[in-house]
Amino acid sequence: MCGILAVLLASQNNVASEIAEGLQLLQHRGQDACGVVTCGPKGRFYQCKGNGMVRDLLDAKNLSQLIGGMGVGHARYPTAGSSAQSEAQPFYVNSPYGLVFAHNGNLINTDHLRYYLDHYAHRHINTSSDSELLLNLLADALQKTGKFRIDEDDIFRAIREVMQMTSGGYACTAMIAGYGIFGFRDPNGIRPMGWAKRKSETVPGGFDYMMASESVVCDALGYSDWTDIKPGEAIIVTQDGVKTMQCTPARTFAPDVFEYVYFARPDSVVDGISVYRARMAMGDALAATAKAQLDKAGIKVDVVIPVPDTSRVAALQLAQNLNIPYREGFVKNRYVGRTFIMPGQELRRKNVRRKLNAMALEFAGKNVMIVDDSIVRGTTSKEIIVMAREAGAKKVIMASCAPPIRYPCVYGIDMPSRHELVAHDRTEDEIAEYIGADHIIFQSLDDLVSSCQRLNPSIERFECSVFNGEYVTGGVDEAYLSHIEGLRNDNAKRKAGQQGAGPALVNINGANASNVVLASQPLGDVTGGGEVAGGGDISQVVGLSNENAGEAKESPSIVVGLDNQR
Ligand SMILES: O=P(O)(O)OC[C@H]1O[C@H](OP(=O)(O)OP(=O)(O)O)[C@H](O)[C@@H]1O
Ligand SMILES: NC(=O)CC[C@H](N)C(=O)O
Ligand SMILES: [Mg+2]
Repeated sequence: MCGILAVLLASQNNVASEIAEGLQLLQHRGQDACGVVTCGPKGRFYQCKGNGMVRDLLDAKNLSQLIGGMGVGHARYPTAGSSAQSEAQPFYVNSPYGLVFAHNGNLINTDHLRYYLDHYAHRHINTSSDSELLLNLLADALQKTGKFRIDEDDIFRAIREVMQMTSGGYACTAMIAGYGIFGFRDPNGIRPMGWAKRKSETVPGGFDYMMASESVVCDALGYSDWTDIKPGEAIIVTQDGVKTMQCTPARTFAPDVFEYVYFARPDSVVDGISVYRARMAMGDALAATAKAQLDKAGIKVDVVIPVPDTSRVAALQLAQNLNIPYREGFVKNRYVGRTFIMPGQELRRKNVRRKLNAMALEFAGKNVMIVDDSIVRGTTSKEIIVMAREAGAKKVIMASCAPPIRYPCVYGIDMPSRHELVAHDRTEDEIAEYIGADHIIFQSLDDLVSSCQRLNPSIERFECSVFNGEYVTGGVDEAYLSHIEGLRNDNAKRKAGQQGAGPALVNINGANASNVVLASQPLGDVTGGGEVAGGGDISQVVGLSNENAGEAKESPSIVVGLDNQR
């Protein structure tokens, strides 16, 4: 569930630090890698990306080298391929026109796309990232125009072709050298994205434009008029203004309900629904279920305790509804990020302990109801229930604002393996036993959906496949689920990560201008932005990165290259 962002400034002043600030606001969507690519006045791209958090990688020194008034940013949480530095985004291809691309989501027909790109488009794919496929499909579709210079219609047509070929969840931002930025959203609108504008401070009558995964970026950076991009819609922003186009007929609009449960920031409004209000409604609904179940079981709860951070909003609401004291019994270390999106079970487990500390005073001798937004692998609940008992809790009742998660996510949340899901093949009692709770209470799916839907009744369906196994795009069958399970279980990911981390691959991946090339040295003057460069960029970058293999492993990449479109 990555964070994506693109900004174009009327002033054409350097935009990199604003993009980095925006990425900080989207950090909760991806902690593994991040990157920014800007486009300078001569149409050259300047790039800094690699593994790490935004504040560490995109520091003032690196940002100062990224020149230009438009750019694209990405914060990555891998859901395909590996965590290797080479798969950090934005991705870049030189041909045609110089394209930069950032993707949130996950494609489900990657085998087919890979075959097409190899056999028909003859495009070299150098990583196992689905986003690289998407970028190359787009490049192929643009290439087919055969034009020296393209216009909006060509771009919209190319996006339509991409939408017709791909299946899955995707929201994307992109940039063409010397031309502008653009974005699009999958025909079911599974992944979120919107755009906004701001009066330029320096250009009279001019506007700055941004597009991003969540509206929090718009608010915090002083933009207004946030507009959600519709399913199947695309937007192009140039210095001449904004154009939007419904590229393909919208299918069933089905935003992912998990954005409201966990992923999005509470201060964002996603597809017209305040995430904060949705979580409040989840707390209200869960309170009614909890009351019925507690009365039936004859359990009296003394205190409601949230699992920080995400469940706080709902837990407070639940406590108020039940008229039970709400206490922050777990204190969160603010310097530890989200644990669910960390790679590897051992790391996630250790980090729950590092992140949360139980205050004995709030637990000792009490029947506590611990509220979380969701229970996925059970990593968090298992650990915190041990902590609650160590702190002296008498009875521990676990309550989840989401229903049991029994099916893998294939659209951009990294839970591809059924066997890693605590609720898979377990009854509610068995889940309680596994995590060590005396009693467990789950929200019903109907209540979860209506908590969101009543805030925007025009949305008729939400993508709820992790709860009910109904995949909105179709094309997800047992064979597919077994296939991705084999590819992306924790063990497989560990192996892929190890392979992807080696210097040989990193150097080769430099060919996609992906990473670890020299800082601040031009790759060479490649003129003729509209010409097809074929494989020329590859040897160029491999040469450079071979020479610098030592630094390559450590440093983020800063690439300067390619001529302008105009
Ligand atoms: O059952 P699990 O596999 O442990 O996953 C669920 C937990 O992970 C998330 O917390 P996380 O620490 O990622 O983020 P938060 O601080 O925003 O709550 C989520 O809020 C649950 O607490
Ligand atoms: N979480 C995401 O949106 C991931 C995007 C893409 N599938 C990747 O793995 O890089
Ligand atoms: Mg949590």
